[in-house]
Amino acid sequence: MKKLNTAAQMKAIDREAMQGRYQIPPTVLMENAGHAVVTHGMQVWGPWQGKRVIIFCGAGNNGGDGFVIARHLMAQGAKVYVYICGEESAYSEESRIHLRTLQAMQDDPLCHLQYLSSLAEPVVRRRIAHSHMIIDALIGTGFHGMLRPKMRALAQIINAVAHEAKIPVIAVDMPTGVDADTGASDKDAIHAMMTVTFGVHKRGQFIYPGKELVGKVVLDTIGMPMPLLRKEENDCMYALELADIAEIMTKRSPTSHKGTHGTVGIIAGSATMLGAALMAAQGAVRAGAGKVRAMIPSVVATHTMGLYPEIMVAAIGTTPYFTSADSKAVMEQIRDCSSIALGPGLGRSKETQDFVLQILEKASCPLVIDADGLYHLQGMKDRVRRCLQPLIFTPHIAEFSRLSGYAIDAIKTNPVPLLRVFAQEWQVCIVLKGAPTYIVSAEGKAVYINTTGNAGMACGGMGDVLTGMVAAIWGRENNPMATQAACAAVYLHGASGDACAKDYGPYGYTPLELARQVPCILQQGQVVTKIDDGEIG
Ligand SMILES: NC(=O)C1=CN([C@@H]2O[C@H](COP(=O)(O)OP(=O)(O)OC[C@H]3O[C@@H](n4cnc5c(N)ncnc54)[C@H](O)[C@@H]3O)[C@@H](O)[C@H]2O)[C@@H](O)CC1
Ligand SMILES: Nc1ncnc2c1ncn2[C@@H]1O[C@H](COP(=O)(O)OP(=O)(O)O)[C@@H](O)[C@H]1O
Ligand SMILES: [K+]
Repeated sequence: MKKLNTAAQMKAIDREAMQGRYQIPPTVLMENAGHAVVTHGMQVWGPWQGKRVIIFCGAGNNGGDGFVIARHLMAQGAKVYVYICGEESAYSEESRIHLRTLQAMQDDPLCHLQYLSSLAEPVVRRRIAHSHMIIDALIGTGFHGMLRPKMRALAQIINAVAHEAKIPVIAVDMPTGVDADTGASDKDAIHAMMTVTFGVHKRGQFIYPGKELVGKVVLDTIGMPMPLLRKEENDCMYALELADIAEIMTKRSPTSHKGTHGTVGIIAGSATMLGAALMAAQGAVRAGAGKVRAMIPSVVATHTMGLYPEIMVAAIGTTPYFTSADSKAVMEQIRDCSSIALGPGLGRSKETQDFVLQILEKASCPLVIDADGLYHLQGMKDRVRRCLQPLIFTPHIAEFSRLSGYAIDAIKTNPVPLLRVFAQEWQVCIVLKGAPTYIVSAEGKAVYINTTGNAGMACGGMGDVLTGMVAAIWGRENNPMATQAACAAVYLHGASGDACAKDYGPYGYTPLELARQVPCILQQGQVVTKIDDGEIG
C-alpha cells in the first residue's frame, strides 16, 4: 500500500533529512526534486530538446524547485521562460542559491528569466499559448485556504490558456491551489496532467477534488533516506493497492471444502425492501463464502425462494419486518455462522430496533452492520461497546452523520479525524462509503483510503453488495482482522465497479452485475500472488 503523508509530516521528514543525523544539504534535496521533474516529464512526453517550456516559480521552496528544473531543461536543449513570483530576499537560502545560479546563466539564449510583475497579462497569455509545456512551481505543500487574488488571476490564465491550446501542465509536488492534507481545492486550482511528488505521496492526491486535479501522480524519493520515508507516523494513512488485497485473498487450498470458507448469515429485508437481502447475499457468494443463509421476514421470503438457488433462505416470523419476537428464530439460524451481515433493507420500525439490539447482544460471531441496522443504533454507543463480538460499520456519509452527530459538511471537509474519534469511542472498525471510501480500524489509528470505484456505483443496492462481501471475507476460516477484511472487500467492490464501467459503460450497470465481476478481479489478484511466489515470470 502507498503511505500518504500530510504536509507537516513531510516537513518533519525534510527537517530530519537535512538537520538530523543525515545532514543532507537542503540544496541537494531541491536539486534532486527539480531533476526528478525533468526526468519524469521526459519519460511521459519524450526528449525536451527543442521544446519551449514555461516555468512559473512561486515565492516558497516550490518555486526553488522551479529554478532547478529550468537549469536541467536547458541542459537538455529546451528553451525555458522562467517567471519569478517571489522576492529574492524572501526566498529560503536554498531557493536563493538556485535562483542565483540561474541568474548567472541569463546570457544563454535558452534562458529567459523575468519577474512576473514586470510582464503584461497579454504577453503571459501569448507565451503560454506558444509553449509546449507548462511547469507549475507556484505553490506545493505550502498551500492552505483560498488562492490570494494575484495567484488566483494567474492560475485562471494558466488553466484557461493551457486548456484551450491543449498544453500539458506538470505540477511540482502538488498542483497550485490543492491542499496536500485534505484534497480541498480552490475553484481556480491548477489542473495538472501530471504531478511529480517528492518523498512520500500526499493525502490530497487521493481525495476529491484534489484527486481530479493532480493527473497522473509520480513519486520520486529524491534521495531521502529510506528509514525516514518508511517511518510509521502516529497518524498514518495508506492508499490501497491490488497487491495488498492479494495478500488477504490468498489462493485456496486444493483440499478445502465449503466449511472452510465460512457460513455467512444475512439478516436483511422487509416488505418494501426485498432486494437488499438478495444483493447482500450475492455479494457474499461472489466474494467466496462457503455457504450463505439469508434470514428474511416470511411475508417477503416466499418471493425469494429459488430465485438464487445457491442462497439458503430462512423465512422468519409473521410480520412484514423483523421484531423482537423473531430474535429466537434468527439466533437458531445463525448458530453455525462465521460472520453476519445485519441491516440492509430492515426498515425503520421501532420494533425492529429491539430486534437489532437483541442480535447485537446475543450474536456469537463478528457482525457487519449497514444501512437500517445503523439507523437503529443511533444513540446506542454504550450498547454497541458492550457487544462481545467485533463489529464493522459500513455507513455512507448521511448514515455516519446520523450516527455520530457530526454535520455532513464537516464530514465532507475532513472526515479522517472524525472517523478516528468515532472508531475509538464506539470501538468499531468503520467503513465510510463514498468517493473515496475510508476504512478506519477500531483503535482509530490506521486509516486506509480506497483507490478503486467510480460514479457508476452511485446507485441503489451497491452498498448492500459490499456488506455481503465484507461479511464473506471476514468469515473465512483463517479470518483476517476486521480492518483487513474491510479493506479487501472495499477494494474488490470498487475494482468490480471499474470492470463494469469498462464492460458496460460509465453507469447503468446493476449491483448484481458488479457482484458477478468479483471473481475476475480475484483472478487478477492471484496473478500478483503468483508472481510474488516466483511461479511465473
Ligand atoms: N527541503 C524542503 O523542504 C524541500 C521542499 N521542496 C519543495 O518545497 C515545497 C514546500 O515549500 P514551502 O513550505 O516553502 O511551501 P510552498 O512553496 O509550497 O508554498 C509557500 C508559498 O505559497 C504561498 N501561499 C500559500 N498559500 C497561499 C494562498 N492561499 N494563496 C497564495 N499564495 C499562497 C505562500 O505565501 C508562500 O509564498 C514542496 O512542495 C516542494 O516542492 C523540495 O524542494 C524538496 C525539499
Ligand atoms: N462516485 C462514486 N465513486 C466511487 N464509489 C461510489 C460512488 N458513489 C457510490 N459509490 C460506492 O457505491 C456504494 C453505495 O453504497 P450505498 O450508498 O450504501 O448504497 P445502497 O444503500 O443503495 O446500497 C458504496 O460502496 C460507495 O462507496
Ligand atoms: K506546484
